[in-house]
Amino acid sequence: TQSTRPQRLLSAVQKNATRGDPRSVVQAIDQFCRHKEWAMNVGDEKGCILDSVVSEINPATVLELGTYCGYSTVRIASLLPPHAKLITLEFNPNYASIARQVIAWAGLEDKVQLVEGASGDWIPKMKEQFGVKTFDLVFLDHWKDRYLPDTKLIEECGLLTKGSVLLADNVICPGTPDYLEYIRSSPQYESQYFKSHLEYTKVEDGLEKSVFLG
Ligand SMILES: O=C(NCc1cccc(CNc2ccc3[nH]ncc3c2)c1)c1cc(-c2ccc(F)cc2)cc(O)c1O
Ligand SMILES: [Mg+2]
Repeated sequence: TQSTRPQRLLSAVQKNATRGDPRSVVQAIDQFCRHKEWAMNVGDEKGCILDSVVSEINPATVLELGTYCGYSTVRIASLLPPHAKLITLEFNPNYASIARQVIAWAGLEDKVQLVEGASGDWIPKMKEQFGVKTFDLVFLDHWKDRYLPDTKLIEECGLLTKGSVLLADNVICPGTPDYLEYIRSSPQYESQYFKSHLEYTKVEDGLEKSVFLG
């Protein structure tokens, strides 16, 4: 039977990256996606912006919506302080299976909790299921039409505190117009657009960073 693109991406990691070395895992995925097969990872250019935001916040609790193959999960988790936790939600079981193996290859399984399911179902259960009070950082990278409803759900569930940061991928391509309109016009957020490019291409894209003002 034919392999899938995520399976081929995992093979590239297992072939070219060193176990326990997150940077080599990130590099192996970027090499594979730039020279072999494009895949929807946040990528190296936007990944550097992600790294700088994570390093600036130094978060104790992170929620990632949309794991895919675990590329951004590895980037974020490799920068977290000891005892910090990253919860990442993935709806597609095939993606989740590959991501678990990529995260394990990087040696980051102790910092990451990968949950299979839909954001709408799991966000309301974060406090009771995972003992989370609030998230210092939320990275949005799942279905683009879910960014806005999930942001409202996260607010309603009291999962943000003054200073919490939302970082959204793909606000230009594929685009999240309703989310951008809401977050940029809301008095509860201070937003900043980081212009970049769609992963591994010259097409414009960017990250929107929004600080919750409480
Ligand atoms: O669409 C995108 N990513 C999201 C996505 C996509 C498919 C499946 C899933 C299934 N995972 C999933 C779903 C629902 C969920 N709820 N809670 C968790 C959760 C997890 C997620 C995307 C597309 C492009 C892109 C494609 C083509 C093109 F030409 C230009 C650009 C670039 C990106 O960087 C992207 O991020
Ligand atoms: Mg994305």
